[in-house]
Amino acid sequence: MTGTSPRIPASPEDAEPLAASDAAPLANPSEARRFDLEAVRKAVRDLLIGIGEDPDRDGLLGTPDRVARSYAEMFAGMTEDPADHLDAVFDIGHEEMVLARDIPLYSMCEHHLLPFHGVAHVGYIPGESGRVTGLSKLARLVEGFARRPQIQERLTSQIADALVARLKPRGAIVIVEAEHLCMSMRGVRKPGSRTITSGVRGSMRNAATRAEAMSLLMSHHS
Ligand SMILES: Nc1nc2c(ncn2[C@@H]2O[C@H](COP(=O)(O)OP(=O)(O)OP(=O)(O)O)[C@@H](O)[C@H]2O)c(=O)[nH]1
Ligand SMILES: [Zn+2]
Repeated sequence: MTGTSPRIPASPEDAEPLAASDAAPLANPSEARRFDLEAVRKAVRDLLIGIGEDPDRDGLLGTPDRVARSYAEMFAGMTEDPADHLDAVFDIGHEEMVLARDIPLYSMCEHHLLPFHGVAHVGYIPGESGRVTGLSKLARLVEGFARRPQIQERLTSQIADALVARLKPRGAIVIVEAEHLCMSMRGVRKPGSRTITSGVRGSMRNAATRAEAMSLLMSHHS
């Protein structure tokens, strides 16, 4: 990522309390899904034939299996409910903002199955009990939702909604900055263009609170 400041798109100024209804049901909850390695191997072999390659030439012999195994890793979020990582909570009575900045992010655009990558910033203000989660769990949450066929907007709101549902915070903010390879290496071919999406919930929608979060996020960019 280059060093320009993240900009947060405008969001409603009204600071409503964080009601339970703010916690939209999670899309893609953890239904038992199975990754079918053999089906993917076969599809990759067919893909190679489709582009005019010979899947039986030396260099490609192991490719369907390699791609299938790498897809199993890149789409590992399909077979979990990432919100479960937030079950590791500690009631430490901390009621101020917690912000994890620059969490590296790799996902796959669901339109082209090409990567988009960048960083996520995830923050929340603990609820009345001062309930916090382990810092690594915020990164695991991001990773779980990223490792699926995604669009950036849904990725952003799924992370925010999971925080709301599981931590019951007073507020939550998620900002994702990413470059989409479908816009860089093909199509409109605009390498370096980054897309910034935000999900702001509860008291984070309050202008002063959001300004505090943004100034913490931007301090390293100056
Ligand atoms: N909103 C949103 N759009 C995305 C995301 N990832 C890819 N896209 C866009 O999805 C759109 C798909 O457009 P289509 O016209 O159906 O596909 P296409 O012909 O391949 O489009 P081009 O990419 O413009 O060549 C493109 O505009 C992509 O830039 C994302 O995370 N969020
Ligand atoms: Zn795309």
